[in-house]
Amino acid sequence: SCVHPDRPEPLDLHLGMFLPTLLNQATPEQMERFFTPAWNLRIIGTYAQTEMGHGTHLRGLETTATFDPSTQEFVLHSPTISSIKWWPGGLGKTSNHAIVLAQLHTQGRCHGLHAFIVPIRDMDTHVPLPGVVVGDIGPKFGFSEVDNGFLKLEHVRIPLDNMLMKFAKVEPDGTYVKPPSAKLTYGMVFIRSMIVGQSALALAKSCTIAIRYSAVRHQSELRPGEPEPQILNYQTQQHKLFPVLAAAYAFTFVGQYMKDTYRRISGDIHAGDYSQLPELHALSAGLKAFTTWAANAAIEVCRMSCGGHGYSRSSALPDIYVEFTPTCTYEGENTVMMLQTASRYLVKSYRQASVGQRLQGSVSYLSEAAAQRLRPRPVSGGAAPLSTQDLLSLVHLYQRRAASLVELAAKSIQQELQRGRSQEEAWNHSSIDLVRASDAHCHFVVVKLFVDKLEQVDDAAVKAVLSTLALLYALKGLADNSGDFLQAGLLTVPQATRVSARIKELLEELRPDAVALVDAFDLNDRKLNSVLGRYDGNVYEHLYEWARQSPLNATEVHESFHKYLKPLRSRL
Ligand SMILES: CCCCCCCC/C=C\CCCCCCCCCCCC(=O)SCCNC(=O)CCNC(=O)[C@H](O)C(C)(C)COP(=O)(O)OP(=O)(O)OC[C@H]1O[C@@H](n2cnc3c(N)ncnc32)[C@H](O)[C@@H]1OP(=O)(O)O
Ligand SMILES: Cc1cc2nc3c(=O)[nH]c(=O)nc-3n(C[C@H](O)[C@H](O)[C@H](O)COP(=O)(O)OP(=O)(O)OC[C@H]3O[C@@H](n4cnc5c(N)ncnc54)[C@H](O)[C@@H]3O)c2cc1C
Repeated sequence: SCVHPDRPEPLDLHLGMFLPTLLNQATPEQMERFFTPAWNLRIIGTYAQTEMGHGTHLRGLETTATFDPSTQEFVLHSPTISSIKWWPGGLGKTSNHAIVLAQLHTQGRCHGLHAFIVPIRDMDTHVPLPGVVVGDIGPKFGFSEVDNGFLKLEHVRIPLDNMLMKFAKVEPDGTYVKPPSAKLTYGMVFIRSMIVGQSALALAKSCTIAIRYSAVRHQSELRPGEPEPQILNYQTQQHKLFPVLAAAYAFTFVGQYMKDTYRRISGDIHAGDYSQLPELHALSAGLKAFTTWAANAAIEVCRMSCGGHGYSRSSALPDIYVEFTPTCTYEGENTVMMLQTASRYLVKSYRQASVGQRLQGSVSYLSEAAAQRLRPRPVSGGAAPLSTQDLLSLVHLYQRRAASLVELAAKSIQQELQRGRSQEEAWNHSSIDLVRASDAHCHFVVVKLFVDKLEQVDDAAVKAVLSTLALLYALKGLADNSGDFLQAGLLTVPQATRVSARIKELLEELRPDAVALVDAFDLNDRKLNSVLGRYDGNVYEHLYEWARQSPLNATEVHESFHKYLKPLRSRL
C-alpha cells in the first residue's frame, strides 16, 4: 500500500513512480539489474516523461530513442528546446537514473512512446554523465523540498537492454515486437489511484484543524450580554465545514475502493487479462480529477474559516494547500482526465448501451437508462417524489443525473456532426458537456460508495452518525448542482427548497459530534503540525510561543534598523 509522506520529498518519484514502473514494465532480468540496487538506493531514479513543450499530449513528446543495430544501443536525444525534459521530481540534483519516455525509432520507423532507463549521473561522483545536461527548474509555487528538474540529452547511448521490455520489445536486428496492448505503456494509473487517497488525507487534515480551532475560538455575540460563543455554533461556520467533514469521510471510502480496485485489476493484467484496463483507467482518471478539484477548493474553505490565524503558517493550512494543489495538474491535468473518462469510456458505454449491450462495472446504470428510454414516459413527466432521508433514493437520483448528462454530451456530439463538423470538432464543441458528464459520473460513484460502505458498519451509533454525514454529502451536492437536477427534470423548485431546509437540520444534528468525528481520523499533532489544530486545544499559548520562535525575533533590534532605517532617517 502507498504510505503517503506528510511533505513532498526528493525521493517521492523514486518511490512513487520509478520503482512501480520497474515493477510493471521491467523484464525479470531488468528487475535483477535495476530494481535491487534501486530498492537499496544505490540507483535513485525519477520518471521523466513531461517536456518543456508537452505534458498532456504524450504523442507530441519529442525526445527520440533511435536503435543502432551496429552497436546494439539506443541513442537518446533531445532534438529541440521544447523537447527538454521538464518537471520530473528529483531530477535536478537527486537522481542518478531516469526512466525516460521517448519516441522509439528502429529500422527507419517510429513506434511511439516507450520507456528507457537512462543513467544520468556518475554512481560515485554524482557528476552528470557525458551528453547529459541536467539541473533544477527553479523556484515554484511550493514543493520547495523537491528538486523538479530539467534534462537535455545530447546523443546519449544506452544498451539495448535498457529499454523496458516486459511488453514491447526490440530484437538485436532492430525488429520491433508490439506489446499485447498499446495501452500498457501509458502507465500512471498507479499514482492516479493513490492520489484519490491523498485527497481524503488532505481533507481530513484540513477539517480537523478548522473544526478543532472552531471549537476553541470564541468570537462576537450570538445573544446580547452573553459570553462570546464558539464560532462552531454559527450556522455559516457549520455550513462551511461540515460538508468538508462529510467529503473527508466519503473520499476515505473512495480512496480505499480505488486502491482495492487497482490491486485487483493490476493483478489481472499481470496474469495477462487486460479486459478491465479501460475501467481502471477511466475510474482512476475521473476520480483523481474529481477528488483533487473538490479537496483543493475545500482546503481553502478551511483556511478562510480560521480567519487571520488560518493565514499563518502556524495553522499548517497554507502548507497543506501549497503541497496539495499541484495534484490538480500533475499525473494528468484534471480537465484532460475528465475528458478521458467521458470520451474514452462514458460516451463509448452510452453508445453500447443504446444498442442493447448489458454494461458492467461503474457504468452499468447506462444500460438501465437506455432501457428506460425505450419505455413510454409517465404522463406526469414530473420529478419523482424526493426523500431527503432515504439514502438509496438519493443514490438513484445521482445515477439518473449522470445518465442524463452523459446522454446530453453524446447528443451534443451528434448534433455537432449533423451540423457538418468533423469528428474532432464535434468532440471539441461538446467538451464542456463531456466534463460535466464525467463530473456527474464520478459524483454518483462517490455517493454510491459512501452508502455502500454504511452497509458494512455494524455499530448502530457509528452507522447513525455516518448516515447523517452521507445524507449531508448527498444533499449538499444536490444543492450545489441543483441546476443539473432541475434541467434533467429530477428536482422541482419546492423540492430544492426542502433540500436546503434539510441541510440546515443536518448541520444542527452533526454539531455535537463534529469534534469527535475529526478526532476519529486519529491524526496526531506531529502529523497535523498545526498550532490551531492541536489535540489539547491550547492554541493561544502555543501560537505566542510559535511566533516567539520566529527567526525575525532572534534579536530585539533587527539589523535592518541599522542598515536601512537609521541611514534613511539621517537623510530626511
Ligand atoms: C515497490 C514499489 C514501492 C512503492 C512504494 C510506494 C510508496 C510511495 C511513497 C511515496 C510516494 C509519494 C507519491 C508520489 C508523489 C508524486 C509526485 C508528483 C508526480 C507527478 C508525476 C507526473 O506528473 S508524470 C506525468 C503525468 N502525465 C500525464 O498524466 C499525461 C496525461 N496525458 C495522457 O495521459 C494522454 O496524453 C491522454 C490519455 C490524455 C491522451 O493520450 P492519447 O491521445 O495517446 O490517447 P487516446 O486518448 O487516443 O486514447 C488511446 C487509448 O488509450 C487508452 N488510455 C489512455 N491513457 C491510458 C492509461 N493511462 N491507461 C490505460 N489506457 C489508457 C484510452 O482509453 C484509449 O483507449 P481506447 O480503447 O482506444 O478508447
Ligand atoms: C509539482 C509538479 C510535479 C511534477 N512532476 C512530474 C514528474 O515527476 N514527471 C513528469 O513527467 N511530469 C511531472 N510534472 C508535469 C505534469 O505531469 C504536467 O504539468 C501535466 O501533465 C500537465 O501538462 P502540461 O504542463 O503540459 O499542461 P497543458 O497540457 O499544457 O495544460 C495547460 C492547459 O491546457 C489544457 N489542455 C491541454 N490539453 C487539452 C485537451 N486535449 N483538451 C482540453 N484542454 C486541454 C489543460 O486543461 C490546461 O488548462 C509535474 C508537474 C508539477 C506541477
